[in-house]
Amino acid sequence: MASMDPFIELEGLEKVFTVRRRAGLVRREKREVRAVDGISFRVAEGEMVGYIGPNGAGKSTTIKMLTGILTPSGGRLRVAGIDPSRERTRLARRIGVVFGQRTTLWWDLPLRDSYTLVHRMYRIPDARYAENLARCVELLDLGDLLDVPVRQLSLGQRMRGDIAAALLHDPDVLYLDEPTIGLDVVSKAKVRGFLRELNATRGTTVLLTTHDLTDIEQLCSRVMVIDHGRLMYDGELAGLHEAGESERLLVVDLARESAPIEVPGARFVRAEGPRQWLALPASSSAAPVVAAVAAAYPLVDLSVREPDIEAVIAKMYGGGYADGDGHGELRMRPRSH
Ligand SMILES: Nc1ncnc2c1ncn2[C@@H]1O[C@H](COP(=O)(O)OP(=O)(O)OP(=O)(O)O)[C@@H](O)[C@H]1O
Repeated sequence: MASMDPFIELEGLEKVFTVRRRAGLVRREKREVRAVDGISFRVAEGEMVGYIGPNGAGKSTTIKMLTGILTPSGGRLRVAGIDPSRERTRLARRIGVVFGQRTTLWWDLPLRDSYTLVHRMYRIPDARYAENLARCVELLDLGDLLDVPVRQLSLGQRMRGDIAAALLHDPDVLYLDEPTIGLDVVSKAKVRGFLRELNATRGTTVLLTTHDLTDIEQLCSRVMVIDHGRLMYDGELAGLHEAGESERLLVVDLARESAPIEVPGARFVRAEGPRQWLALPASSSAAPVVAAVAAAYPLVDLSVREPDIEAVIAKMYGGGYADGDGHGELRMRPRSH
């Protein structure tokens, strides 16, 4: 691994798209979309950073420039000392990319054959390939899946298969775009556990785009928020919650209907029969509140709902993205590209 510091470096990076649209019967209007509007940041080798923002904020466009798929309209960009759009092939050996909503695997082939193709494409030395494959198979629990055609895999299995495919050539940096989207709780935990292990033992630099704040909380010590193509926040997740004064919602199911729960650190929101809702600051841990409720009330079940990214950002900047109660599953709009 190269000892380059910083590993990813952006300086005033810009991407402007020109969109033509019909403005009458014959006339066409040209319009500029500043998808990335002057972003600067540095990521050191071995960092695991969250890259978040509302739909259309410019996240994918940034990732596409970082991988060399798109050429910047302005600014400066280096990944491992390489200018991605000029030396895309050389860079490809250093990076791995996983898109949650698309697979890079061959749909009709067993997983094993997809890996063989990756082996050849990247000309990975045999011993290294065998070692990496064995490691991924073990840690991502792929043993029983290697001979199954990709189209027969569940989403969670496919995602684990995709992550392995992106790592067989030992990349120094991994870009993950929504790696836990649509996964059940168990699969999410497996993917997160694997990424933590990868970062800890291999020092892989990870840039993670996600709509799930729990991904960030469990994986990243640093989070960057992008909105309208600009960097709005760069720091710890707790700081983001503080700035957005965001709250977690605790959904408490009691054995029977009771008076509003009163515990330190939480605020009663509402009750519906034996179910009650409490709010607590997202910047602090939920554990003491959970313990206090469990100690003093006949608890049957309890779940924590994280604030959505949209709600946090909307509060932070007084925008108007969020609808609903600002918690729980996000209402994702389909991608426009
Ligand atoms: N090829 C393109 N041509 C024109 N406009 C584009 C193109 N790609 C992206 N855009 C526009 O640039 C802006 C940023 O898009 P981008 O896909 O980077 O956002 P995003 O943060 O990844 O959003 P999402 O979470 O929905 O994927 C949007 O307004 C989008 O419509």
